Amino acid sequence: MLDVHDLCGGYGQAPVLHNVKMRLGRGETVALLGPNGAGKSTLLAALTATLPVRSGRAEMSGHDLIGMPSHRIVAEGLALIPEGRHVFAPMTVEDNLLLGSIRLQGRSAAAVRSRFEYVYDLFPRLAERRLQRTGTLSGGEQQMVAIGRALMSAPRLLLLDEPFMGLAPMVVQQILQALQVLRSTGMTMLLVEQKLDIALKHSDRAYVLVKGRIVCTDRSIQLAARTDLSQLYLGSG
Ligand SMILES: Nc1ncnc2c1ncn2[C@@H]1O[C@H](COP(=O)(O)OP(=O)(O)OP(=O)(O)O)[C@@H](O)[C@H]1O
Repeated sequence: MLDVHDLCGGYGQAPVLHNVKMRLGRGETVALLGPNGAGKSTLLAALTATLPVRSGRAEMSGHDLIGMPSHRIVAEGLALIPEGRHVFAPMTVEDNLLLGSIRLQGRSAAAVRSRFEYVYDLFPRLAERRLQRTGTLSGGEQQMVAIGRALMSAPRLLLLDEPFMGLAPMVVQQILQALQVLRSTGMTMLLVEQKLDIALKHSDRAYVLVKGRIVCTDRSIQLAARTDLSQLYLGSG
């Protein structure tokens, strides 16, 4: 589904990503782990046209995403759920979701309606609150809006940037259940996370990024059993 080759990029003169290589197979949930400042969000920015890439490629179903404008990246079937959610607080839940349906523009109203139904089935809480201003929702509900908005574009690949950040354990479980449903229906997901336990428990494979370099990759079950993982994670392995 996604094949990242030797990606290098950064901000101004400062390099952040160094020859990043990563593969996601269709239907896989892959975790991208790494400490604060490792470059995880920067990698997502490189894949979604918000960071100029110095070199390398990122092919999705054979098309290079690097250099593509963001609307074409969405049309390829990639959707980002950004860190911090970035929902539009004064707008209703329904209007926030509608913004995500841009890829469906030009299709029938029925196609958009069926996406709303899909999102509301996954998150019944959003259906109950569809006319509420998003800024008045709880943090967990806002995260549901952010995920729902991404799903409105009928993506094939979801990039989730720390979707559990700042959420209470019960809400984390609700979000995990929704991700489990997506996983069981064959969605491909890249789950960016700092917390090893949650990410390794809910992914098939994982990459560890430290100081902009992939230092380790394996099946999540194997990584979870490694005793040197924390050391690696801190960049001292
Ligand atoms: N807009 C920016 N301009 C300059 N440097 C930046 C910018 N955004 C991030 N950086 C730097 O790039 C490096 C990687 O940051 P990034 O946010 O990608 O890390 P991260 O792994 O996502 O961290 P976290 O888990 O804390 O979100 C850091 O050194 C950071 O200071």
